[in-house]
Amino acid sequence: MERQVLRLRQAFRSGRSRPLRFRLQQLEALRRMVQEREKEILAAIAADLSKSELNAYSHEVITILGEIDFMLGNLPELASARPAKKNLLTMMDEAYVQPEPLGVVLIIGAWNYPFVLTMQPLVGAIAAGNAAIVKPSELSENTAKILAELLPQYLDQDLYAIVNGGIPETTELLKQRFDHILYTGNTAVGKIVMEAAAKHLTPVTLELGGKSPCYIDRDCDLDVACRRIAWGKYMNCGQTCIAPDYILCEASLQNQIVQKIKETVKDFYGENIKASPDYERIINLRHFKRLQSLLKGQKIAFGGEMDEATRYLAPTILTDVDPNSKVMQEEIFGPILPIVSVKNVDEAINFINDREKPLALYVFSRNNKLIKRVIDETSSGGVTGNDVIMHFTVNSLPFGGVGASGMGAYHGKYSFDTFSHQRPCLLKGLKGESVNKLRYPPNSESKVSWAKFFLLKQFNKGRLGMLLFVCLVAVAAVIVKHPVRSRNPDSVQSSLRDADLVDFPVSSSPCLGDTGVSCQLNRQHLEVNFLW
Ligand SMILES: NC(=O)C1=CN([C@@H]2O[C@H](COP(=O)(O)OP(=O)(O)OC[C@H]3O[C@@H](n4cnc5c(N)ncnc54)[C@H](O)[C@@H]3O)[C@@H](O)[C@H]2O)C=CC1
Ligand SMILES: CCCCCCCCCCCCCCCCCC(=O)O
Repeated sequence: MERQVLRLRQAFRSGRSRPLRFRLQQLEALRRMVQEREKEILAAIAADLSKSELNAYSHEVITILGEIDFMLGNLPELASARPAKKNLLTMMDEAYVQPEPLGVVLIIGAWNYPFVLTMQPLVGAIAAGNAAIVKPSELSENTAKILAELLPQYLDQDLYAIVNGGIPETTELLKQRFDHILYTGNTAVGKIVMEAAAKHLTPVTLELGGKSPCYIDRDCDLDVACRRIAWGKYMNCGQTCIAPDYILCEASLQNQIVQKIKETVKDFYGENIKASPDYERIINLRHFKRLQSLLKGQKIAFGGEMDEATRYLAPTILTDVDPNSKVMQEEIFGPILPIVSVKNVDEAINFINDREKPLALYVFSRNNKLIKRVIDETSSGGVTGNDVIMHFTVNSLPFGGVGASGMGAYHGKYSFDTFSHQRPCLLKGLKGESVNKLRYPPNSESKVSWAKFFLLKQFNKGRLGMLLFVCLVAVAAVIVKHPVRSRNPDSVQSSLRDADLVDFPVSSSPCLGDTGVSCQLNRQHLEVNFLW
């Protein structure tokens, strides 16, 4: 493991991953991989999650192709230096923010969307110019295997590597020094990852889980709300980190909601849900048994059928759920939808705020003010109003958790930023020592007053007025002596020659005291620059 990380670090230090052209080539290669090997990728995802290939394509492949396209289209702009605002003391200098790659990053994925949760961060890592190790989940073994086979065929092998394995391998990996770790998975392991990262002071992005609430207001189109909720809850058999975990609503809505979700489930999956190609299975027996145990003692209003041999668990709704019951204590991560009654929106807000900050929050209402109020008075990783899941698909929105649901974010520009260091650069000339005297010891009242002028913009009106007056006189003098000629704008840059600059020493002016300020005029542009 150590040697593998070292190999990547050496490749990174060669500088090969940095040029924009190289990053674009690698992203194009990744896109070629997805397109040329689509069948194998879909078959692997389908096998891991008992999913149809159509669903594998729309749940996972589409997201990655969209992310790659976004990066290819936006990378030149994202990777370029951004000019920064300057203060009076640095107005003659060059100030900019230059994104730079972090180095060798580690991406640890979860099993529930095994392709998206490894490849989407990888797109960001490549785009930002890093080397990367990807560690897919051992629970989605087919996807892990196909990634290990395909990635080396398409990407630079010294810069991007796949490490497969379970806890021992991940534990070994986490002993190595990385420059960033993006981990997706449960909160308990998130803490292990963060602890390991702390040993090397490695920054982390933690994409964790939690119980994402879904509040349904009385003033709502229940048909639409229930259809959208059923889609987001039962997609991937409820094994979606941003699936609505439970419903909060007034008691009077409960039966209607059950009825409407029931009808929707029939529309979606037919009478025989087991036979539907659109309904997945629970990933393994451990999770199946965990979900089974959550149903104990609950009032099952719909569903509840199970088949251990195939790990089938029907779309299920629980009613009159006690907030203290087990199903309300842990993230469900399965097709079980509890309904908890609240008196009104105030109680719903308190309910949400009494618990850990969720990864997603959903509010359904015709009343936009109510939706905004719930957003304003709660906190969550992300929010979708009048729908579920969909904020995940908008790559101009940062995707991530807050509090117990995670830290940091990715997708689109946010992926690029996550895997970059925003390096502030200030380039100064070697002139201007006279004004620099203001910051060199010994300090004095007058220097502090000048520091306030330059840095806090606390202008002494008299001083500023006099300064402006001197400049205006200087400008007028130049105009009289050298009328401005119209020029071809293309040649403006090249016209900035010393001969075009006229110096007006104003250091002896009473307003500027002993600062040594002079005023420099560019005859071509009528620009006034202060030289310190
Ligand atoms: N915020 C997000 O974007 C997402 C969050 N999740 C959350 O992930 C959870 C489900 O995933 P898991 O069952 O955790 O997936 P998992 O069992 O696949 O574990 C995730 C990764 O952690 C590694 N891992 C497991 N135990 C470890 C240990 N003791 N030490 C070091 N590494 C270890 C695994 O090898 C795997 O690569 C849910 O809570 C879900 O909400 C899932 C998908 C997306
Ligand atoms: C007009 C056609 C529209 C087709 C729309 C398809 C929309 C598919 C949405 C897919 C969402 C995938 C969610 C993946 C979430 C992964 C992380 C997680 O929450 O566990």
